[in-house]
Amino acid sequence: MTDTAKTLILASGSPRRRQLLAMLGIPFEVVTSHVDETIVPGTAPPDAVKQLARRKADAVWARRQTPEEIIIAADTVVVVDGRIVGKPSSEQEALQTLLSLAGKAHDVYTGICVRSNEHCLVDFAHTTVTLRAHDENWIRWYVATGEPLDKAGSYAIQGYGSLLVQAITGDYYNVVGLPLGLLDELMANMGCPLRSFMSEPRG
Ligand SMILES: Cc1cn([C@H]2C[C@H](O)[C@@H](COP(=O)(O)OP(=O)(O)OP(=O)(O)O)O2)c(=O)[nH]c1=O
Repeated sequence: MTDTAKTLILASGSPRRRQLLAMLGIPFEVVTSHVDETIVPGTAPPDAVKQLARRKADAVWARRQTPEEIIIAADTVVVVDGRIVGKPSSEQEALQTLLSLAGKAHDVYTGICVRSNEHCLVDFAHTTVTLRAHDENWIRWYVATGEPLDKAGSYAIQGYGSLLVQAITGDYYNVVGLPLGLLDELMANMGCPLRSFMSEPRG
């Protein structure tokens, strides 16, 4: 039951978001936003991720080809000790971030914005992740794999970073960068749940 009238656009350069949406077998196009991800200091994390998701969606919406497009954008941050941590700018910063996360709980927030001609819905998901107390040698090895470098909080729960995880409360897909259940809820509120884009049920 494909909704042929609408085209889904994922406003993201993140390979993880692409993989998660592709996992559902939904047809979509990718248009990257390239927005400035600076946030006013002191912004609360839920507001920060919602603002950034909206900024990404707006940038791609401004370049839309037809009024039938639905734009999906997201932004993920890690919050530790009250500090918002995005993607590291260097191996040194990744090392420092991972040392600050080791052996304790932190919060992961993803904001989602869904825009169509008629609607603009924004919401966020929150997950708490507790990391194991790996020592500095392990963390240095992990940074040297290169995996942390384009990830918020300098780890990938879906990769080697899985070895860091002790506990998780909340949506796993939120940590990977796209909370699919929340996305479906927003799409349903717009009258086009994700299943309306699926061509046929899979076994
Ligand atoms: C915490 C965590 C983050 N991430 C990733 C998801 C996002 O790609 C990235 C957070 O950075 P974002 O700025 O949210 O996204 P992005 O710059 O990669 O892509 P775009 O702005 O074009 O949408 O961190 C993981 O892949 N695994 C994890 O465990």
